[in-house]
Amino acid sequence: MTAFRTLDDADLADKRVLVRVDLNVPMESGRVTDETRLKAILPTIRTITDKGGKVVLLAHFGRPKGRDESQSLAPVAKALEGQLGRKVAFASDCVGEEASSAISRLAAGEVLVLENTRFHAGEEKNAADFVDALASLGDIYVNDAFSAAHRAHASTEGLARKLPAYAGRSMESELAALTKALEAPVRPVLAVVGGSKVSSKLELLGNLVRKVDILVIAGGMANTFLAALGKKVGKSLCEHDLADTAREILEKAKAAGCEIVLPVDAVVAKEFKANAANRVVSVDEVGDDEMILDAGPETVAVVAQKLDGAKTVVWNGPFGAFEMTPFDAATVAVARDVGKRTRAGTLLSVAGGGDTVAALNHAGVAGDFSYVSTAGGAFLEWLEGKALPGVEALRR
Ligand SMILES: Nc1ncnc2c1ncn2[C@@H]1O[C@H](COP(=O)(O)OP(=O)(O)OP(=O)(O)O)[C@@H](O)[C@H]1O
Ligand SMILES: O=C(O)[C@H](O)COP(=O)(O)O
Repeated sequence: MTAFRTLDDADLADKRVLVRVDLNVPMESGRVTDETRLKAILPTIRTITDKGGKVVLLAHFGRPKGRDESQSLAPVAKALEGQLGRKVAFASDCVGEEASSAISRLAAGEVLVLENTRFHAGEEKNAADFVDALASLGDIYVNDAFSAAHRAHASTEGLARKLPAYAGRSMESELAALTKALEAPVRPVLAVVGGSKVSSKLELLGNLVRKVDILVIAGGMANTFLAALGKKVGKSLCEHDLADTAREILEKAKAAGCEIVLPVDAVVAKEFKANAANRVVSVDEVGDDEMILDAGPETVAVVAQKLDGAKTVVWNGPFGAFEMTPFDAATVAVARDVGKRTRAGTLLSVAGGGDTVAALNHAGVAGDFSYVSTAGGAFLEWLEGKALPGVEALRR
């Protein structure tokens, strides 16, 4: 018996099925730029529609503080329609009259996306009245968002305790694949943690250094460490108030025997835009009016040298602002290097995260990795050995 009830255990015919999915996809100018997370949820949607259920999708997008039309899920619902090859309805609220009347118009086998759950403060607070409002809209709850399962929010945790709850297909396969690949990883294990979600991922590095042998800190995350070590990072993305936490992590790494690798050089620019005038400098030479937008070639060479000694790689977060040329160079170079080593059979590689997967697709190597997860923060917390609230709430 599996640890979770799955769609195979559910009677779905004519039921209103509230499905928590992750529609937090990379977007540019109102257009979805990477559809991996949309593709991942198709098996769950199709299973429910094939069994005559009514699919009501719940998801967040970005980190809005209250209602904010620039973070609407409407364009994502349109992109999902393209992937699914059938009509996807949209309701401009996820609770109340707007949502319930849209659901009442659904026939068996139809699909509806409800507006961004984070437009309501009750979502992130996991507030009982908001959970009740969501629960009143459905008969059954399915969680197919492994990548949001580290959040104890109303739509990821509260609802699972209120309605009969099941794991979706993507949730099931993510847990099975990550367990298979990383339960007993071949050492040395090298982790790369980069990207921009510095405050929400920084603290978990303190635990991660006990699980891995080498930790490469990259992207915006690295700037906070460089600043904590007294380097000038100019206008770079950096959380200066987390300097003490960064220094504590370096101490924990030392105690655990985990080697920390930080950038030695950087590509800096004065403007945050594609093809902005830029220069490669040592991390000691960043100007006050400049920002670090990528790691430099020497850093890429250092990472390659560390990869020579690694048997397993886990990766979340790009080395730079890879959406803008030429600041994609380090991410693309390391991605191709890891892909090549994986193909050659010298490395097992697991990568995850909305933008990380987009970066691997951009580099043309996602298919070369041993496993690519939709999850970033959730993947790292799972790797730390933490119980994920959204997963725990689904246990039988
Ligand atoms: N030096 C930098 N300055 C500014 N932005 C950066 C820098 N390095 C990386 N980024 C940005 O980091 C973002 C990705 O970070 P993030 O932590 O969200 O990764 P992710 O793979 O999406 O993980 P998750 O799924 O947890 O969100 C990209 O949009 C990229 O442009
Ligand atoms: O992109 C992600 O990692 C998930 O959608 C979670 O988003 P969050 O970090 O804003 O909770």
